[in-house]
Amino acid sequence: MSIAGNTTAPKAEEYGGDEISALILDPGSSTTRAGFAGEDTPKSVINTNYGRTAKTSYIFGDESLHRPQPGMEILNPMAADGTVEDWDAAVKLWEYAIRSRLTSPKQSSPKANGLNDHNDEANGKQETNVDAMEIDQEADEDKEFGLLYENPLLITEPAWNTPRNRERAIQIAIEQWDCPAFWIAKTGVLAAFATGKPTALVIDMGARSTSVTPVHDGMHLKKGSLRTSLAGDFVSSQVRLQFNEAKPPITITPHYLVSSKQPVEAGQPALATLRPFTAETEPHPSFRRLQENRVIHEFKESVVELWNRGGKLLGSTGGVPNEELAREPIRPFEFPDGFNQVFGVEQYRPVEALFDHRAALTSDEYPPPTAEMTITEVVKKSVNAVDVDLRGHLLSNIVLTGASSLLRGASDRTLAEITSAFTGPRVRVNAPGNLYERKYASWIGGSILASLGTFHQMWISKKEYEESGPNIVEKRCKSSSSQGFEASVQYTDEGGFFNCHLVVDGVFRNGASCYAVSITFYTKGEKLRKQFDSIAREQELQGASSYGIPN
Ligand SMILES: Nc1ncnc2c1ncn2[C@@H]1O[C@H](COP(=O)(O)OP(=O)(O)OP(=O)(O)O)[C@@H](O)[C@H]1O
Repeated sequence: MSIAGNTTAPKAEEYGGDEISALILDPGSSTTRAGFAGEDTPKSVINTNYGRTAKTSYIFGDESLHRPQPGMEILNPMAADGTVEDWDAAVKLWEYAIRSRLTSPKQSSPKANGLNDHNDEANGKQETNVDAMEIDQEADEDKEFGLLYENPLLITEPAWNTPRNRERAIQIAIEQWDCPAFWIAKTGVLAAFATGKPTALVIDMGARSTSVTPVHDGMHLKKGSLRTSLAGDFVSSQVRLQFNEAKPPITITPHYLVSSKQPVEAGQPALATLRPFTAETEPHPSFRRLQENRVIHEFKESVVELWNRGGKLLGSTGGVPNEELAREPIRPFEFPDGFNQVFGVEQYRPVEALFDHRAALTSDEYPPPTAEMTITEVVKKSVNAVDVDLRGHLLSNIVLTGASSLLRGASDRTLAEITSAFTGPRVRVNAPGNLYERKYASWIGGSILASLGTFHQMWISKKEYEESGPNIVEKRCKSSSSQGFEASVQYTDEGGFFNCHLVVDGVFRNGASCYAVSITFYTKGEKLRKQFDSIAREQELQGASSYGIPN
């Protein structure tokens, strides 16, 4: 991995030293993952949705979130593209994710320690104490210590994150949480890193976005980094529409509404007793929707599958014949109220539009997707946006991650689609077999990266932040590098020779020309550092490639 973007290495005491583990925070729109560098999986995986009632502003954690409370509304701090929209809520959620499952820098009340979540007897109270944490009271204590005063923080971001958001993140980490050091890294790059591939095309199928990120030598190629909203939430909406269009329509009665049920034959109406709610006790409609989505999620896990018997489900001549579909295996599914049914072609329909927009079910609420939004088209556009020499390499190193890639048949269908879209190069899809590696690839990449000894020189220390301000994050954690390279050179200064290291970052290749936007010299000895911004050095750099400048 290139270390482009670095200046001088912070001293051990500036980033907390080798004994202190960095904290890795990977915020997604469905779940928020947090844990310590060097560990295999995030210890803290928290639902990103949160609840709000007239009495409590923030209700976090699955246990409380799924318990109906009068007027409880469900909100999410992330925007439709997976970047942070509501910073106040996001920060409270992240603090909860860190405090509730991870070691606190100070002894906190067992009530506020998520490790005791299920120990109601010992706590002597319901779990509400934990989930609706008394954040304001804790915040006062944090003013004294800082939430992460010992731990450097590595936070992940989507490729399309804005500079303003990145600055906000470092501000929160250093000013609010008192972190000794900070770094922000692209989810795609980290996922490639987790699978040990410095060069890869990462397809991350999440909840609100499927992103495609070309990664070369550990750096994301901005031009080819794209997203589509055809992801897990889209599939959930397709399942919902399919239930609505069934004859008779299938009504989802979520678990919290069912007080008892009796077994019924497949396809027969449910025989369930429902819990009564009045206008005073009823939660907000968004609560019911969240609970319905949980049922849909179970349906996606156990029934939905991508069509993998050749071609598209609909086909150009009207689709796979009914007789052929009738031979396909069927899958049963029981709803929380006991209604149950077997599903044949309905297994394939709600997910087909990920690759074939014509297959989408639509309504006023869910307008039809366009052809350009399908995963195949986004991959094509991404690959065609990068240097022609690199395309084959990327296609033979496709990494499939994100929890929605766990949809049955997702990796086979992805392989088939991309293979037919690119006839020349060999296409290979690497989808980690381990569930956690698939779901938490970006977090795991961050965990590996931040525990490498060589990464220590990357941290932006608190001291550097205080000297330069929040926009140091733009200078150091480059948001748009296409190809960086580095070399050791001799630099002459006032008659003497110094061995120093040259890092060229942000080299944009345009045919045979190269343009450098930033060059930094640095040594580990005496202070010797010069930075030139926005200079074009076509002559010197022509023909240079990674590590291509001779010593
Ligand atoms: N086993 C599974 N089968 C099918 N879908 C699944 C499975 N597990 C999780 N999902 C779906 O994956 C989505 C969540 O994916 P993921 O956790 O990667 O998203 P995220 O990173 O939080 O969100 P985003 O990438 O949009 O910011 C949800 O839509 C969920 O229903």
